[in-house]
Amino acid sequence: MQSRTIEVDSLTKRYGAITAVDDLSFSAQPGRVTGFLGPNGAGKSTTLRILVGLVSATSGTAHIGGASYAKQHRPGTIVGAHFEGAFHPGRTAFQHLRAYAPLVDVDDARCHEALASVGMTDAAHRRVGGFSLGMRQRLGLATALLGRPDVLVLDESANGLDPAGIKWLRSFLRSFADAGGTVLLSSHLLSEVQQTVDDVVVIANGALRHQSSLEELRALAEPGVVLKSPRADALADFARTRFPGTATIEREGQVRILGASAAEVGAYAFADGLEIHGLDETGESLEDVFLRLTESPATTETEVAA
Ligand SMILES: Nc1ncnc2c1ncn2[C@@H]1O[C@H](COP(=O)(O)OP(=O)(O)OP(=O)(O)O)[C@@H](O)[C@H]1O
Repeated sequence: MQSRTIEVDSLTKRYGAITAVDDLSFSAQPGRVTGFLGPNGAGKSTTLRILVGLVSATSGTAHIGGASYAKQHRPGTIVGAHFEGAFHPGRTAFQHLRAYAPLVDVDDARCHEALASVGMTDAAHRRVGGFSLGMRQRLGLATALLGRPDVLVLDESANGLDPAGIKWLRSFLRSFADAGGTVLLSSHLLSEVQQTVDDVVVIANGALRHQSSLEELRALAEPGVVLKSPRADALADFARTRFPGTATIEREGQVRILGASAAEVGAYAFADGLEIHGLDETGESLEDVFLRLTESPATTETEVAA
């Protein structure tokens, strides 16, 4: 397998007045599974479509291994892609792959091999119309794998998978990346792919909000404490005076304080004579961080790790 990096540089795509992708730059490395994350309408599909030559960019570049899709020699053998809804319901899984086989110059045996690699040998001659979402996702992956590509570009391939399906996808993509492959997997839900990805690229409104390893993203989660007291008024006073701007009253007798440890909050409560019935360290979840990044109005230097 050849080592090929995905490099998107100052990419912009406009549809009339709509800017779907806005001066976007990021990269996805071989040997890594990169999650391409953002809310609905963020510009993920458009970017992936530009990468595989289905849509042309207004400006900027989207390269795989140093060249655009159009400039690749036998591109179907370099990059395999899967987008939602690309199936004819009347075709069997095997017929579906066979329809794609000439594009990547492979024979029937390779179609069966691709089905086997996603665990679909038994379903080879069943019609796609009767497939569950999980089976469609597997067939999509088999389609992407058909030409034995070095790079996988997958649009929402984890969407709707049950926990067993997610586990399977994770181990499948892990092996692909461990063999030197590059994987770019889009999702609008970090929780759906957080077990699967090594790196994250977060976009919103077509623009980059964050790029780092998943571990670095995790480190952005603010610590926090949930504090409960039977004396709601005293608790509210305590939160206001001791933690101005970082405490929120979640309900009567319960406040959440961000950026503080249980030891710190407990010590202040003890000093102030506040009766406490609960003190839990529950900071921001990874999903909270993701939401914060996608909701914030603009990218800051500190959020964009190299
Ligand atoms: N062919 C098109 N013509 C006009 N506008 C488009 C076209 N394709 C996408 N858009 C717009 O570009 C923006 C980005 O869409 P895109 O599908 O790339 O986002 P996305 O992040 O993939 O969202 P989703 O998760 O909902 O698929 C949206 O505002 C969308 O309506």
